[in-house]
Amino acid sequence: MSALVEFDGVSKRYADGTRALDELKLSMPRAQFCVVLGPSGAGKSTLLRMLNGLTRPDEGDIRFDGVTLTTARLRQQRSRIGSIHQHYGLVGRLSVLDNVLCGLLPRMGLLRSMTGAFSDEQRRRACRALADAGLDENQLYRRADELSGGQQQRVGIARALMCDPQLILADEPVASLDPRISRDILGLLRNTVHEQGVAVLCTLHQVELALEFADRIVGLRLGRVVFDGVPSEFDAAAHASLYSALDPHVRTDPANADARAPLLREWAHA
Ligand SMILES: Nc1ncnc2c1ncn2[C@@H]1O[C@H](COP(=O)(O)OP(=O)(O)OP(=O)(O)O)[C@@H](O)[C@H]1O
Repeated sequence: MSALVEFDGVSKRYADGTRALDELKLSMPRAQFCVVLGPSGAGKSTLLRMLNGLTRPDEGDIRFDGVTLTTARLRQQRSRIGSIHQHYGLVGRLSVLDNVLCGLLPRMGLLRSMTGAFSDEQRRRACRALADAGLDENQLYRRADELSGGQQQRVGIARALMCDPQLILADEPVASLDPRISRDILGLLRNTVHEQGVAVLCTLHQVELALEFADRIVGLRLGRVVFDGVPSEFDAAAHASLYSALDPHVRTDPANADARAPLLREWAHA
């Protein structure tokens, strides 16, 4: 079976000359929780933005499910690629249920999406997606902007799953959440990968969370892959290849009681 996502020699230079991706090669299978680490400016967001069409490559080929992504195809693929965001991206004045139903819009015709005519079955599905994301029915009709950050991210995940995506892009999904809620959200994403077979491509700044939750870590620096392996292979040398001349944005959690924490603390304070 072909890879789900392939970047083949992809480069991106922004108008001001910044080279964000440099002949990047990366292949991602189905049903994998892949975390992209790297210092600020490494190209992580640019990589994800290429897959939802917000940025186009200057050179190279991006294939999704074996087919090259062109601008025209991106529109067709949109319903197969869900996204969740650091600031959740919900419509604050809409109810939780309506926000989740919005996840169906890429698959609906323009007229139906404009009239907002959702069937009973679609509403039932949205309720199931919310329950799977850990929200109970008392939350259904609350305004989205009344929820806590962690609850809002659960709504974001339920919304992303409404189209049965093959891939979810998660750009710093826990950057606005405290460590305990971050772990809940990453655990939910990991279960989604392993129970529903959805691939998740996720950027993080917290190395310790990548080590705890990822199936695979891809390390980016200056738009190139400098590490690609399972968390147990992410050793001090791999860390240094990403973060030497330590970047102030690298965050580790000194409170983490994980066995790797002493080493991480050493790196963080080097
Ligand atoms: N629209 C843009 N115009 C010019 N340069 C840009 C633009 N977007 C990103 N860049 C630059 O491209 C490089 C990669 O940016 P990108 O946002 O992909 O990095 P990142 O790894 O996601 O960083 P961070 O962790 O800080 O979000 C950076 O040098 C950034 O300043």
